[in-house]
Amino acid sequence: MDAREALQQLEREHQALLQFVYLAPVGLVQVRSDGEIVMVNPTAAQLLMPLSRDGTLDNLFTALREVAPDLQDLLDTGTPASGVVCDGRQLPVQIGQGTRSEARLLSFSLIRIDTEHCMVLLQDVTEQVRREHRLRQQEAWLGAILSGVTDYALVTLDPGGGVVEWNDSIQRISGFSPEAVHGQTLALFYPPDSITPERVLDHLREADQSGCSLDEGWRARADGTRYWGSMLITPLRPAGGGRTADAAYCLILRDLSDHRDTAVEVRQAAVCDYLTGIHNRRAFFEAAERETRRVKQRPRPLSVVLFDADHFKRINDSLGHPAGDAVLCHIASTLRASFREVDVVARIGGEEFAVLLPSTDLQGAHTVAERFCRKLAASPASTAAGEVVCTVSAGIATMADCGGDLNTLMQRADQALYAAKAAGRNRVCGLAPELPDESLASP
Ligand SMILES: Nc1nc2c(ncn2[C@@H]2O[C@H](COP(=O)(O)OP(=O)(O)OP(=O)(O)O)[C@@H](O)[C@H]2O)c(=O)[nH]1
Repeated sequence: MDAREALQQLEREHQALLQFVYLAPVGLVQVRSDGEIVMVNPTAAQLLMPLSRDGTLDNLFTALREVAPDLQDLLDTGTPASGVVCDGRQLPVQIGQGTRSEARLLSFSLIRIDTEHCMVLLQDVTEQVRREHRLRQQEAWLGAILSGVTDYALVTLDPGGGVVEWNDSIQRISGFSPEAVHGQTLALFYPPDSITPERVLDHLREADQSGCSLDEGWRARADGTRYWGSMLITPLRPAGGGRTADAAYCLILRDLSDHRDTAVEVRQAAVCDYLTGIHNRRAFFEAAERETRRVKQRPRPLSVVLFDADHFKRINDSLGHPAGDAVLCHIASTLRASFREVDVVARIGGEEFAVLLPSTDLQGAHTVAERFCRKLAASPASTAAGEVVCTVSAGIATMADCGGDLNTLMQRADQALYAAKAAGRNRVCGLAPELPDESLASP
């Protein structure tokens, strides 16, 4: 490369450097040691101009006199011949006037290049400082909550509902040691059989879609005892959206046993059958509609069994209404004891019961319904009029045959129940969609 080419190369590099200085998103100012501004890029001009009293930007020390009166002294005394004079000093400035005046925070760095020249870096760090402040405040609040709350347990869940982190209250509320909780899913806090793996994911999806998922009901402690609790799940979204790799949800578990106030009791009364204490018709259909929606969102088996007491009128007529009531209570408690906790067991009419079986296909429903019929027939009800043997007929239907329609599901179960009665009672019937008559009947 000859001298001319070298010069051209140098010129190009100089132009590139100038271009960088002008386009840089930070304010850059070249000043002489007396503060005279030699060069100022657009970002710096934008930040400094509102500080200028007379609308000119000739001298940096004059422009910053009110917010940093010591700058000149700082440069004059005790600074090295070259190097950093001050780094990231925060200058509170007031931009604008009157009601439109706004407090901003500038970060100011001064670097001495040689005895004559200095470079200044300026940045508006108002938002960044506010964010850091908010973050510190949130950390302080969270710290206070985590160490202060006694009747809440806070748990962090991974995207699959697995427990990642927890606060100390977990042991106090659930009785589970941290070691026992680690690696488990939130199903650990429910009584056995009262939540399916699909339902765990439903809660997480609901939290994603609606911002939170709240589930109130019976929870289980490590020693098997139960407590009435609430579980609130909210997604943890890092600033800027997206998801963190491991911590995806925050779960707040609360023991409401001491708060079983009227509101809770009223809520429970609204969903319970007054005679038998199991779910009532309204609760059954609310749960069935909820489950139908879930099935539509994420296909999975769902079945229903309708039970109807056999020749119940005879019991009433021969032994009296109170004995009939006792038999209904016996059927209800036997139902409750025979099905999983996640199954919704309800009395939906006088002597008619329904059980909703999430994640259960027709064959599974048939097996459990039949088992129940046998169990009931073998366990007489104790009534004031003596022991009474009672049986039920059952009709089963599954959602896979009903195109996701709850009415169709209930109608098919009803038809199957009718078939079971017609076939002699004390039996289970299911109607396969392609067959007009009873198919899964069992004597
Ligand atoms: N004790 C009592 N009886 C009830 C209650 N609700 C409905 N019943 C009675 O249940 C009986 C139902 O009779 P039916 O519908 O004829 O049916 P069934 O005698 O069970 O005969 P099948 O269903 O054909 O086997 C009626 O006598 C109702 O009065 C209740 O809460 N308590």
